[in-house]
Amino acid sequence: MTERIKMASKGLDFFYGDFKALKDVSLAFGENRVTALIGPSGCGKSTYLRCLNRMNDLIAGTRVDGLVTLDDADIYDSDLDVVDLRRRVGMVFQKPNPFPKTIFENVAYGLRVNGMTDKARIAERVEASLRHAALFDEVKDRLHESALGLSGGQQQRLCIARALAVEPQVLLMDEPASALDPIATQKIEELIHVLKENLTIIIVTHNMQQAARVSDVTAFFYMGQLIEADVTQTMFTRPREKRTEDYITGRFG
Ligand SMILES: Nc1ncnc2c1ncn2[C@@H]1O[C@H](COP(=O)(O)OP(=O)(O)OP(=O)(O)O)[C@@H](O)[C@H]1O
Repeated sequence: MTERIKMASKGLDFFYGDFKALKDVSLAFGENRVTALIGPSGCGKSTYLRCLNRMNDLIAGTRVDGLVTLDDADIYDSDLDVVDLRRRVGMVFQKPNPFPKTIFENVAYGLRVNGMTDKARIAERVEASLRHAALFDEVKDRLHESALGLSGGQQQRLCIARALAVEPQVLLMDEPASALDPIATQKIEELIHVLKENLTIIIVTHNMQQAARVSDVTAFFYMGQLIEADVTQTMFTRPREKRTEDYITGRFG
């Protein structure tokens, strides 16, 4: 059975000024798959992730060459609505970054930005998103209290709920559990398993066990290049490239 490709990059180069941070990266993401991006610090994982929803556009002096597609359409097309792209390709960052607003308003925010005004519909979507992010039961009695009063793990699940509220098709996660304790990390990993039923997920992680646990496919980056990508189990047992093997067995990184 051939799987459907949800997103892909072809020959992607990325520059910060004169510095070429990504070199000719071609990678495809199967729909409803979790892909882990791994590699040593500074190899370009976060830069690559940010190319997938044009977050790098916000950094002055940067340039992209090559192609990135979502459902076969070029996301760098000059006619493309970037706000709509970021609705379809959501993002969760390393450090939980809730807005200094109530729990409810954090999740409602994106809905309002996208033009939803009906109060009942907003409340319905907020609850559904919090449930989807496995947070609702913990916060249902304090929806109108500040999000900053939540634990780090709860804040991260709130950020996931905020991303889910606008019904993305792809979720980019940049080391979403690296600031969390083991129990909060486990909750995020369990959540990833559930979310992939409806989403295509691309996750940057430094944690090899986490990559092995959560992902279907793993891609290894080194100095701005994609060295190899394969089914996670194969990558962790029989990688083709020596550099991949050295990295996953902890010989460098
Ligand atoms: N805003 C920026 N301006 C200039 N260079 C940058 C910028 N952001 C990243 N870089 C450089 O681009 C390269 C790739 O960085 P990137 O953050 O994508 O790597 P990474 O693999 O995600 O690293 P880490 O695992 O440490 O987060 C590095 O050499 C980094 O110094």
